[in-house]
Amino acid sequence: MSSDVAAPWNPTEFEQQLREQGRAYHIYHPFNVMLNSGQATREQIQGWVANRFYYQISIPRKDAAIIANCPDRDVRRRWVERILDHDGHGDDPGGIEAWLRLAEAVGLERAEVEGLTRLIPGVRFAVDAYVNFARQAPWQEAVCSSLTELFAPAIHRQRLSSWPEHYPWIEQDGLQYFRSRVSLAQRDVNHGLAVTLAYFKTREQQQRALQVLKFKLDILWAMNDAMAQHYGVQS
Ligand SMILES: O=C(O)c1cc(C(=O)O)c2c(n1)C(=O)C(=O)c1cc(C(=O)O)[nH]c1-2
Repeated sequence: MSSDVAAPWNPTEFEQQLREQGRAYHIYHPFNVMLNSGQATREQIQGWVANRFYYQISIPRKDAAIIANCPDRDVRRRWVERILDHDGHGDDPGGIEAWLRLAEAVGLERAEVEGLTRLIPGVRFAVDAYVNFARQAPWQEAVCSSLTELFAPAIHRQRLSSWPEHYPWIEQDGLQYFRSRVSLAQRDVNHGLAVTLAYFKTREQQQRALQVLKFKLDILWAMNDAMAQHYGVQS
């Protein structure tokens, strides 16, 4: 075997490499920094909530695409929980409904959010790229792309701790979505990481996993770029 083929990282090293990608998470995007440091206007917050709604309604379609491509019953029966989290089931109205409550709490009309009247083309294109990736890529790569959720609890906590102080005009019960995601993201990540660590074995495959994760980080970043361009950024 040629000696220039790098040895695979062991699972601990590989996970560490994945976690290091968090340096490119949208938590550091100027638009997010503005939102979470209290510098945003009401219009900017409303614009963000209305645009992010398209991400919220696309996540279950993305997860359905993963399930459609996945022949492994054990994976499917765990992955389906993600769809139920967002769409709701039984008495649980679900995350999309919680996002609509957030929309109302920031002063938006539910119908205009559902009608996507404020959706910016760049946000639409970025989100659609995520759903299309999940449709077309091997299902394990689509699972890997969800691992930005490794970094999501920190951004939800940031909102929970800073928004009430900076934006007292937002009804506090509207923040429930962020509260619910802290533990759900942790559960999702445990499963997504287990699949990723088991599937990407060689160094070349592991490098591919890092590329896939970067692609997803870029989607989140591009959504913020589009919103910053449209609504402006101040610091
Ligand atoms: O508010 C955020 O910054 C944020 C980011 C992400 C993410 O990192 O993809 C998700 C969420 N929220 C989220 O609420 C959520 O349900 C979610 C699902 C997924 C996914 O890729 O399957 N990401 C995220």
